[in-house]
Amino acid sequence: MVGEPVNLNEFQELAREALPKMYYDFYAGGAEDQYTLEENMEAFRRIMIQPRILVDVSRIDLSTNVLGYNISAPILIAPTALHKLAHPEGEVVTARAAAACKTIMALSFTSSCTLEEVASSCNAVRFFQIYVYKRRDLSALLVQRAERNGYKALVLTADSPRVGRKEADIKNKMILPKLKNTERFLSLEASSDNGSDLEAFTKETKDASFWWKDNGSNLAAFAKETKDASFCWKDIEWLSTITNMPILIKGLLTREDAIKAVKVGVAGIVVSNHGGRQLDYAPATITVLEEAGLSLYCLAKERLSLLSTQLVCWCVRHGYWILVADTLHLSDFIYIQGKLAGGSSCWRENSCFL
Ligand SMILES: Cc1cc2nc3c(=O)[nH]c(=O)nc-3n(C[C@H](O)[C@H](O)[C@H](O)COP(=O)(O)O)c2cc1C
Repeated sequence: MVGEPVNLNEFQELAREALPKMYYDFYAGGAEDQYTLEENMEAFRRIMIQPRILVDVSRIDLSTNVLGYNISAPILIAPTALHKLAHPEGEVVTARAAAACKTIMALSFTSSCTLEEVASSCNAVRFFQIYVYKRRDLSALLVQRAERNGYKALVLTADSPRVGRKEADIKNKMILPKLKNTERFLSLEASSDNGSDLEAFTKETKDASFWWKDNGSNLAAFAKETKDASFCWKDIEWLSTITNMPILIKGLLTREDAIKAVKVGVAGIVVSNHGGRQLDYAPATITVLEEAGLSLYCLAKERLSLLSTQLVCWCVRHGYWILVADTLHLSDFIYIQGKLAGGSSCWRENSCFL
């Protein structure tokens, strides 16, 4: 490539040239046929921008607020595993970048650096992402460490009871490097009273690592050995008893799950298909964002039984804000649809009243 990269595609090309194939494939690959991975990108390509002209853009402010933290734009750093496969300093430099851009970094459970190293590297606002171990006590220790080290929210990734079948990782016999957070965790634990349990856990993990090597990617095997695949909605209550951090649920894709998330009282949701790395043939995240997000809006207004999500999505797609009035009947919908189709002076700019 000639000159400095100027867009993400060029960065990706550089990464392909610079990284060992096993690591490049780990970062870039999706699950199974990679249909969802491709669809994630295609769906964005299908979204066209309808520009409005002669608007004063001499001062543009994209800043927003997430869970009370002001950030420069509605762009956060998602939790992504193993940054040291690509950079010797790993997540520590990612966190510095987050601080420089005035945004929030969600540190992956599967980070190359410990959560303490990242915490002490800069003053970025940090969230901590977790998967829950079969050994709940170990998960609780991790959560407490995150809280002690100033992480501001807990992101529970809920779409990965099993790791997606990433065929490139299997072919490459991708070996999971030692997880620093767990390593430290184990040694901390070892100094406490129930050391024997820990020895057993460490042995379990070591035994597992022995057969991983003969069975392709060790990532899936590690996850199968350690993660609690039985973790479900009722367990959110347990999670909220072990932390004061707000909890976000990451990895939901449907209106139904968004509503459940509100009902169990979490502080937020992250609509996500895990970058196509988990369940292949799940829909592109951007295509379900409206459905999942708006159902929350409707729920907040206690109008779920009456509001048609599709209609609401339609309104939003066409630039209308929705205000929910006290009464609503089917005839109102028909009326509203007619108005939306024909345009009418009864609409205030960008508003429709249901
Ligand atoms: C290399 C890589 C590693 C990732 N590791 C994690 C992880 O450890 N934990 C997690 O919750 N998500 C992980 N993700 C998923 C991202 O957080 C994010 O969901 C995804 O890149 C974007 O897809 P979405 O828009 O559907 O969320 C990873 C993604 C990539 C590309």
